[in-house]
Amino acid sequence: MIDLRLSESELEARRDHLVGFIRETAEAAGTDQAVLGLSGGIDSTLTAYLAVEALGEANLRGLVMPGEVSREDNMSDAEWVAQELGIPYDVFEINPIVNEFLDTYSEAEDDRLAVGNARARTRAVLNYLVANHEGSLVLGTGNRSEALVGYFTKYGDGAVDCHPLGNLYKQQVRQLAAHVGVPEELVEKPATAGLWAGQTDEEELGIGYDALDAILALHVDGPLSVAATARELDDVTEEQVRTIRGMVERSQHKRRVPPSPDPLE
Ligand SMILES: Nc1ncnc2c1ncn2[C@@H]1O[C@H](COP(=O)(O)OP(=O)(O)OC[C@H]2O[C@@H]([n+]3cccc(C(=O)O)c3)[C@H](O)[C@@H]2O)[C@@H](O)[C@H]1O
Ligand SMILES: Nc1ncnc2c1ncn2[C@@H]1O[C@H](COP(=O)(O)OP(=O)(O)OP(=O)(O)O)[C@@H](O)[C@H]1O
Ligand SMILES: [Mg+2]
Repeated sequence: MIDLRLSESELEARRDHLVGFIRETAEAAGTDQAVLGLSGGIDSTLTAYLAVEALGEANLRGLVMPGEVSREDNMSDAEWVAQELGIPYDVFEINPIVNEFLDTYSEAEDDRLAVGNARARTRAVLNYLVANHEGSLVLGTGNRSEALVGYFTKYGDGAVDCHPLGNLYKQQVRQLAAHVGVPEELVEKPATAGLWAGQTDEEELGIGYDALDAILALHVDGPLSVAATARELDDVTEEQVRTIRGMVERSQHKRRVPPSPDPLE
């Protein structure tokens, strides 16, 4: 089994690197302010911890955006993160906004995925409303595992100005979070997109993050063939490696600028 764990010195180097990345990205955009959605999950929690180191607590704004299916414990964890870090934050209820969309186009109201994605896109609109008004950047929270398999909503949680965690696999996000002092119960909490009741990443993806990360590291980012990857990983089949590879290929459109036709000859 490939070991993706980072040593203490590697974690410290990553921390410095990502803090520097946030600071330089803001500077290059002519600001020292940023906003991000706080969900109580580990990706937004770690991003907030790093952003406070980069910009200072007064320059970061958290948006806690409960919807109809948000779990109360996650929303109270999100508020705890803002309070613990001492960052200003707002609580914006998205339900009335999403309901307006569904009143306008009621055909979609029983479509779990379409409604869930509308929740993520509503949060993106609110992030940019604040960013435009305050002259701040929208910090993304996506990690490499989600980005590669396309496990995010296009123009929803994917609609951001930078991805500080974009080169960390999910298990490395948890490791770095523990390293910077995020409490263990937040580090260990199961990942959920929170787009519909009971949703968890690992159930929807059909694979655990440790196995997913290993397949991505060996086969997608690394040089091993499908067969060699399955041989290397206990409990991973060739079929699973092909499934993940298919997800990576089918989601390419989410990682690219939308195409336009070439100019006429
Ligand atoms: N080949 C192609 N070239 C260009 N565009 C293409 C395309 N195929 C689809 N599309 C477009 O993309 C749309 C589908 O993409 P999208 O709207 O994103 O929808 P989709 O990928 O179907 O759903 C989003 C997935 O991400 C998960 N998610 C969302 C948010 C947060 C998290 C989390 O981890 O917290 C996870 C969610 O649970 C779900 O599994 C299509 O409706 C179409 O407009
Ligand atoms: N209820 C919410 N309030 C504010 N922001 C949210 C909410 N739900 C999702 N988001 C935003 O969407 C991002 C993507 O969600 P995602 O679930 O991938 O990350 P996470 O919740 O931080 O971590 P995890 O994947 O472990 O649940 C979040 O990091 C956060 O910025
Ligand atoms: Mg989440």
